[in-house]
Amino acid sequence: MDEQEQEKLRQEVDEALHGPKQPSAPVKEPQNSKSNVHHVIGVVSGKGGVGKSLVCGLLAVELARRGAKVGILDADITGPSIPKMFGLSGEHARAMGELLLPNLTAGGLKIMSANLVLEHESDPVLWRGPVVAGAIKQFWGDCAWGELDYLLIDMPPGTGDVALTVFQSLPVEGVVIVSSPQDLVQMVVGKAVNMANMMKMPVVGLVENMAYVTCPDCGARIEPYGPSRLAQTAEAFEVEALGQLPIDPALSAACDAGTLERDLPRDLLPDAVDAVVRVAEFYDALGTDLA
Ligand SMILES: Nc1ncnc2c1ncn2[C@@H]1O[C@H](COP(=O)(O)OP(=O)(O)OP(=O)(O)O)[C@@H](O)[C@H]1O
Repeated sequence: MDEQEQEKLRQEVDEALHGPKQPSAPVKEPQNSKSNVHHVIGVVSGKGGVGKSLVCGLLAVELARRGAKVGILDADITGPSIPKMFGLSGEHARAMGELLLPNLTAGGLKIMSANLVLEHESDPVLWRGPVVAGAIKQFWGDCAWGELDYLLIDMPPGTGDVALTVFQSLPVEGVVIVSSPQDLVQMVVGKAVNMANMMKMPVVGLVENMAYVTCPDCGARIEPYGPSRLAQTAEAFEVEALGQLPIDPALSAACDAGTLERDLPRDLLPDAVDAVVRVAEFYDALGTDLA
């Protein structure tokens, strides 16, 4: 057992005996001389597969359509899906001196992801937690992001140690939580909200993905998972409801084809985009711009 594993075990035993501790004050990695990132927003989910990456991509595209300079740090190291969604499959990040350069999408979004630094994008990432966390820190600290209004972080799914490290080491200003309407998800939303609260991280709000299907013949709204739980869940956890996305085969087709940026219908999740902008304006007004 190495030192880190011993420390983790010690903490687990300590917590089992004395209850969970408030995490220590975050040690934020500073920006490098080639980065001028003004706002960092995380997109999280309590569990995998609810469409977190899609919502992250959607927010990035919509913010860019409003004229912002946007990047995505794909912190979902073991299941990175952002490069494919933006047509960057098979591309590799280049270096500028000691720094990595993010790849540019057709529309000018800046992307950094494990898939852009692996030799083959289908290579499995068999890294232990601390190595994954180290890679994410490097994507922040050792990447030349240039001037960005928003850097969105596609967080690792779940509420494990990697997610905690991201919160502790990156200057995340708020998180958008993505859920889907199944019963179990309400519980996992609770985990995500609690994690954010423990880290003293503002929750921008809650997005419900895959909430309904529109019948292609008659336009009827069908709710395959039952009635929406968005309002109820948002109220239960005292967070803002930021809207719903339907299950739309055109969205998954655009993700698979790498054409999300071009084919994303306009004005999806306008409340979520507004809320992200409001959070940024709030920090601007406080004069705590990260850059
Ligand atoms: N509203 C939707 N309509 C159609 N397809 C969707 C929708 N949301 C997500 N998908 C599809 O579901 C799959 C999983 O989505 P996504 O990768 O965004 O989930 P995730 O929560 O980020 O997953 P993971 O936690 O494994 O990274 C993708 O193929 C995506 O295109």
